[in-house]
Amino acid sequence: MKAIVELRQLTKTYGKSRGISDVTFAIGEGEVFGFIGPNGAGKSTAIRTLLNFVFPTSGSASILGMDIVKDAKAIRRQVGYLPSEVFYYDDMKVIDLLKYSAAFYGQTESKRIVELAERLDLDLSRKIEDLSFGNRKKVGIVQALVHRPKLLILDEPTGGLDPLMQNTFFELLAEERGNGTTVFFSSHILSEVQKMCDRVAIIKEGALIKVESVEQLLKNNLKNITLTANRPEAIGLPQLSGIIKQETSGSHVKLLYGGDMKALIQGLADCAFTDILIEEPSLEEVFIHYYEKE
Ligand SMILES: Nc1ncnc2c1ncn2[C@@H]1O[C@H](COP(=O)(O)OP(=O)(O)OP(=O)(O)O)[C@@H](O)[C@H]1O
Repeated sequence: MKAIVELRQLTKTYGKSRGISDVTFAIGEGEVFGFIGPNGAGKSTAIRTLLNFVFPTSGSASILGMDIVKDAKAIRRQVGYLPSEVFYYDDMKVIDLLKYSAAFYGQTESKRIVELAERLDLDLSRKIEDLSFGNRKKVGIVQALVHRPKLLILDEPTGGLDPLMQNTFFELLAEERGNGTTVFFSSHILSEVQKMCDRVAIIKEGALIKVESVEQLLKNNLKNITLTANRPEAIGLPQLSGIIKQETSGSHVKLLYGGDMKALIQGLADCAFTDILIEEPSLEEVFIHYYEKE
């Protein structure tokens, strides 16, 4: 697998404050790769370091085979980047701003701008200062996609977009992926990561704790078990090491189980329940499990 993005022990500290520490992973060509972690975990720091907005403290990284520090200019011309917060010259019209940035990438015709703006329901004739946060985000999305980059780096891309627009945005991403574009996007919204990504990196307090395919993360043997009982307090659950979490609500006892299934079924045989439901946990539950464990 050809690596489009490669981080090697990448570290960035801000004085005494930690940003990211010793982060190593690679993203292959054509992958949609998610970067997940809660606020302050280090996602933006990693992205800003990769695009050379801040210098790495130690370690190195490359994008499209080029060094992120030495070749920063060339990299920026080939990458589509959507920052988590977009700032513009307020006085400009949307179309002028977009033409200006397309020209930076060597694009002189506005066909693609018009197409993308139509898809996103973005009024090109408005002034930037009159746009809502969500509409500014749309300007950022058009900017990131306008030159059909080989790599898209998106920092919390859906913030500010309403659910309909989020759908349109994900349709656009799927089309880009269909054209072979590699996508690296950070998010703390796990349902969108689950829907879009092939693999994810989970970051916690600046350090990488897991890089895994979404499929594998969901298959890691964790199950949600819901038992229905007339008297849940008297259900008589066995002591099993695989029971990670247990909570009772109404007539249900809910378990997060990560052990041998046969041991669970045997253990439950004598319990006083009337129904059982066994389900795959969501990525959110798997994620919380990792966060609590590591
Ligand atoms: N310019 C800066 N100066 C000092 N510390 C910073 C700076 N930028 C980020 N940090 C610190 O680095 C750590 C990682 O922050 P970062 O913004 O990268 O996290 P994040 O995962 O992107 O979070 P969010 O989802 O809130 O954007 C935090 O502890 C933050 O306080």
